[in-house]
Amino acid sequence: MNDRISLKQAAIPVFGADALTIEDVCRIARGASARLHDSPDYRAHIERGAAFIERLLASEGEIYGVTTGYGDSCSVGVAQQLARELPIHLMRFHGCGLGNHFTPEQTRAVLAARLASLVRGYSGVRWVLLERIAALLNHDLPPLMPAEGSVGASGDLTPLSYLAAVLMGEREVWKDGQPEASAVALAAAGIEPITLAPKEALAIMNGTAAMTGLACLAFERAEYLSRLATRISAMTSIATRGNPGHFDPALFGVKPHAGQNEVADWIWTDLGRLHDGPQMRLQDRYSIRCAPHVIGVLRDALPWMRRDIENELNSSNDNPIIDAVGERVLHGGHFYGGHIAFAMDALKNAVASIADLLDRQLALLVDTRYNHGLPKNLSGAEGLRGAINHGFKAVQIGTSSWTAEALKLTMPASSFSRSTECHNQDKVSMGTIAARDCLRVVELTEQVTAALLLAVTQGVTLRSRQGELDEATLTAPLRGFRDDIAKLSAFVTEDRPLEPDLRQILVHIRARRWELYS
Ligand SMILES: N[C@@H](Cc1ccc(O)cc1)C(=O)O
Repeated sequence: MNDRISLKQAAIPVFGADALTIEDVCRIARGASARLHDSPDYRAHIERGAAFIERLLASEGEIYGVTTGYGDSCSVGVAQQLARELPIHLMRFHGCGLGNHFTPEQTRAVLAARLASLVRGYSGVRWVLLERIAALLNHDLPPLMPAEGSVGASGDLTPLSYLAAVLMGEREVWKDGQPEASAVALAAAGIEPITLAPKEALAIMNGTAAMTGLACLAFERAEYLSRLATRISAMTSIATRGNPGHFDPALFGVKPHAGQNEVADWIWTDLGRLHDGPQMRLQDRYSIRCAPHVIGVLRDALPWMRRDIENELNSSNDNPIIDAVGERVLHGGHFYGGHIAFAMDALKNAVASIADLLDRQLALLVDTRYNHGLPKNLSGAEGLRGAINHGFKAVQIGTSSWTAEALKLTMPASSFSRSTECHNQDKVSMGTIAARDCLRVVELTEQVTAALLLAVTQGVTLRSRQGELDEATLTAPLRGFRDDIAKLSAFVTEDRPLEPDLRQILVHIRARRWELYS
C-alpha cells in the first residue's frame, strides 16, 4: 500500500553493528525482531566490560553503585558480601511507578532504546543480559511499565526498574495484550530469569530509554501528520476556491526555509491546473495562505529533532560509564535527557499548531460567510430536508475540543525541573513527561486530521457537484486520495453518526495508508 514505508521495512537492524534509526525503533515497536551482532569479537568486547567490573570488585573493593549506595547515598559503603544483593534492592525500591501502563508497542520501543544503548559496551553488562532483553522483544513479552514516576534525569529509573524486575522473573509482562506474572510467562517461553550482576540493575535503569523510545514513536507520527496537513490544506484551498498564487514558487523563492518551501511546493503541485482558475479573494485567510509557514515550522524542525533523538538513541546514556579498554570508571551525568525533553516540548508545540491550523480551516469550510458558496455545515441535503440536516456541525465542535486539548498540553515539561532525591538530582529534564504529552498531542491532532479529511473531501465533492470544479483539473494523486477517502466514508447527505467513520480513518492515519509526496 505504501512503498515509502515498505521499502524501509526491508532492512532489519542489527544491535551492536548498526546505529539505530527512529524508523528501526518504530518497526521493532510494531513487532519486528531484534537481532544482536553475534561475532566472537563483539561478544568479547561486551564481556570485557563486565569482567573489568568483577576484577575491580575483587582488587579495589569500591565502585560507585556496586559497593556504594545510589545517588545521594554514594558515600554509604556496602560490604562486599552484600554487593550482589544491591541490584535487587535497586530494582525493588524503584517499583513504585503509577498511572497507566505504557502500551505493549510503546514498551517495545523503550526496550529497543535501552538495548541500543547497552550494546555499545560502556555499561559493564554481560552478553547474556543483552540476549535476555532481545528475547523479551522476540517472544513479545514486554514488561508492564507504569508511565508515571520518572524525572528523566537520573535516567528513567522507575519505569526501567520494571525491565530489570522482569529479567529477574518478578512483576508482570504483557502477553497477548493481557498482564501475566513474568515468572510464568518467561517459563512458558523458555527464558530463564537471571540474577543481575552487581552493576547490571543500574545499567538497565540509569538511562533515557523510556523518553527516547516514546520520542521515536511521536516523531514518526508527527512526520506523517505534516504530510496529511499539507494535502488537507491544498484541498481546503480547492474547496473554498482559494488563490493558488499563495503557493507560487516565485513567492517562496524569496524566503529560504527549506521545509516551508517543501510544503509550498507540495501544495502548488497538488493544485495542478487550478492555478489559472477563478478565485474568490485576492488574499485568503491565514489558515490557508500561511499553511506552508505553519506546517513548514514542523518540517524544518524535524531534521534537528531526528539528529538529537538518534544521537540519544545511539549513546551510552548511563552512569558510571565503564571504559574497559582504558580500564577506567567514568563518573558523569549521561542519564540526563535534556535533548529529548527539549525536542519533545518543541514537537508537541509544532504539532498542536497544526491541529489549530486545521481547526481554523474547518471553521472556514463549514461557515457560509467564509466558504464562498458551499452549503452550511457542508451538508449534502437539499430542499426541505436541508433544514433537518446538520452535516459537519458536531464534527466541528469535536474538532474544536480536540484542538483545545492539544493546545493546552503545549506547556513545556522541561521548564518544571524539581530538585529531588535529597538534592542530588537538583536539576532534571522531565523529558519523559514531555514525550508522553507529545504523544497525546499527536493523538489529538490525528483526531483533528481525521475530521478534516472527511470534511474537506465532502467540500471538494460538493464543489464539483455544484458544477464549480472540473474534476479533470484535479491532479491524479489528489483525485485518487479524495476518492479513497470517499470510499472509506460515504458522502454525508442525511445525518448519521460519524464516529465509526472517524475511527476507521484514524486507524488508516496510524497505519500511514496513503503515500504522500514521495
Ligand atoms: N542516577 C544516579 C543513580 C541513582 C540510582 C537510583 C536512585 O534512586 C538514585 C540515583 C547516578 O548515576 O548518579
